[in-house]
Amino acid sequence: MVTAKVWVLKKHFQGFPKPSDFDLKKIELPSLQHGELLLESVFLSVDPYMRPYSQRDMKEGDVMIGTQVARIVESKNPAFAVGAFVVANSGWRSHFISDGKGLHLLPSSWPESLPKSLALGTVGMPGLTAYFGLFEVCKMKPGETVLVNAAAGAVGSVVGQLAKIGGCKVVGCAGSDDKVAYLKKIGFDEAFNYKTVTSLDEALSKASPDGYDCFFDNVGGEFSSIAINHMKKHGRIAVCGAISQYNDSVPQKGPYVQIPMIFKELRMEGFIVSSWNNRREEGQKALLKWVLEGKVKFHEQVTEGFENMPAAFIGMLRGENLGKAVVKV
Ligand SMILES: NC(=O)C1=CN([C@@H]2O[C@H](COP(=O)(O)OP(=O)(O)OC[C@H]3O[C@@H](n4cnc5c(N)ncnc54)[C@H](OP(=O)(O)O)[C@@H]3O)[C@@H](O)[C@H]2O)C=CC1
Ligand SMILES: CCCCC/C=C\CC(=O)/C=C/C=C/C=C\[C@@H](O)CCCC(=O)O
Repeated sequence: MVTAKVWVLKKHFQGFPKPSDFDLKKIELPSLQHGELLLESVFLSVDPYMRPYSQRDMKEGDVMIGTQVARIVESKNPAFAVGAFVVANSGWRSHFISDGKGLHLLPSSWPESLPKSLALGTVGMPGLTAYFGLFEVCKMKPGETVLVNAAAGAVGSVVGQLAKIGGCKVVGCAGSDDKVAYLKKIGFDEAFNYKTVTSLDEALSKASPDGYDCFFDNVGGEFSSIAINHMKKHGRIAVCGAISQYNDSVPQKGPYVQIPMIFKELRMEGFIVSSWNNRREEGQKALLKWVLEGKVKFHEQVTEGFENMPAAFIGMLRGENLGKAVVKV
């Protein structure tokens, strides 16, 4: 019998999640039935979506939602060999049993030299978000100017680099000087610390006096209400996330955006990366190629230890991560 450790949502979050909102439990796993496999989590992802989705999809006592890279340790399923690695969507668990449904084997072309945790970040859901958000929602064109916020994060850092590959000028913002330095290191044309600029308006004008053709919005709130006024005519806004709102007990009331939307004839489109699940392989193949060619750099914020999952999650929401936040078991 294998004893699994799991993190459950003890209490729904009020504002920023607190360690006391979580409970660490142990579950005895049964022996495998025909067609089942036993897996151990090797890396687990902590993502912003978990904060709003927990409110929408979970009840107190549920195992926290999330994805992991897991190794197959026992198999009674001929499609999955012991020792293989998969991306699973099984929540905050150290070990779990699966019938194979919803498991994604890591591409066979995955080189040993590349951390498998990238399957949770640059070459996984966040990277795919950048890929499809830019190519299918922003529909960026060479020579255009792209703005991205939370730019030093899992999604934003890929957005900026893909936009450079696409021949665009790229402006990014992040919440620390170290993150701004990282953005310039990975090729952003302009980058600023939104927490320390005296005026966001001036910072956006200075970074691109002619304005922006594409705005890849990860943050929402006040930033977006200001940034929309810097869009060029016929600009496109990809509404990817609104992390400035997730931890607010009372949602902020932002100023109306309809006026610039009309005068500038803007297109603003929300999207969820799962809408392109049928093109996951295409995106992963392209991202893996760019990473191996060195055209897309990556940085991971690795927290050691399953017991530190809540801390890693809260830290990411508070901006303590540079690049993709993952937990190494
Ligand atoms: N639509 C979709 O399918 C998907 C949407 N998303 C969304 O993309 C966004 C980025 O996700 P991801 O890259 O995984 O996360 P990140 O790795 O970027 O981590 C979150 C970052 O958000 C920034 N942040 C936190 N609070 C605020 C705030 N109040 N104002 C401004 N910035 C803040 C912090 O960076 P900083 O130092 O810059 O403040 C923090 O590091 C999120 O909104 C997420 O919900 C992600 C995946 C899929
Ligand atoms: C309930 C209000 C939601 C407001 C918007 C919140 C978040 C946007 C966001 O971050 C969306 C994330 C989408 C993630 C998609 C897939 C994951 O659920 C699991 C990924 C599993 C995988 O395929 O690797």
